[in-house]
Amino acid sequence: MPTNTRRPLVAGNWKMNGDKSLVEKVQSHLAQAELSNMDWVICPPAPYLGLFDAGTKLGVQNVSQFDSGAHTGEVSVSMLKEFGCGYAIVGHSERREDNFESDDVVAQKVAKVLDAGLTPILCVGEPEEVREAGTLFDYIANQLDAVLAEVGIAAFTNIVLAYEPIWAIGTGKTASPEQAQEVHAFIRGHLAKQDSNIAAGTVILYGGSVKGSNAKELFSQADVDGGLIGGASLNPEDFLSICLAANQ
Ligand SMILES: O=C(CO)COP(=O)(O)O
Repeated sequence: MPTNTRRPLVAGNWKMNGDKSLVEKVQSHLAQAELSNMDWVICPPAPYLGLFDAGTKLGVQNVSQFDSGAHTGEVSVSMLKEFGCGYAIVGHSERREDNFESDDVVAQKVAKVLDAGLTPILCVGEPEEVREAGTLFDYIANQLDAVLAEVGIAAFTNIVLAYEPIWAIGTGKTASPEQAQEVHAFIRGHLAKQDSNIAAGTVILYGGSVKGSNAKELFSQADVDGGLIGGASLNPEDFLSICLAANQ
């Protein structure tokens, strides 16, 4: 783990997977482990939030940008708070794509989550063609700038970032540790242009085909502060070994 004050975090994004029995399995696995040097959080589908033991750190995979009202199918931050949710993933590429969430909507959601006192896990990341075209850094900067314009740099003391290259999500094609580090360093540098102290303290997770077998190498990079885990978070043994890699 990098030698800095950033506390490692591993977040499990179950996406639209899992069932009630997985809630039990994941909790019992993690309860056995000594994980005093890192935090972990589970982001299950919303209906399962109420099934976790009190004290389990929970997050949601999406939240409405509105407070309440005629928004069929949406869930508000205040509802999530009632279920003990401390984190909300915002701007995951699957929501940007499947639900046409623009950078502006993502920024509004970040603001709403912050206003309610929850921690947004703000996802950024490029499709493969952007990387191939050589415009990767502009693409990531634009995603960050939309949120910076909405909430300002000071809010980044309460935001967790996740770099998730779209070509690495669910594909088994993990970014190499060097590729991850290069983008994480860019993200930190981009924030540092506005406030170097805040940038130095911002937790930046890597997501995209992280497994127990590759977590240690990824997390050993200077600017990689943990992971946002999809498929492997559905396997309690694998998720635990990723948490152990972050705990070192
Ligand atoms: O999208 C992700 C987490 O949000 C990453 O998913 P995978 O770990 O399945 O590649």
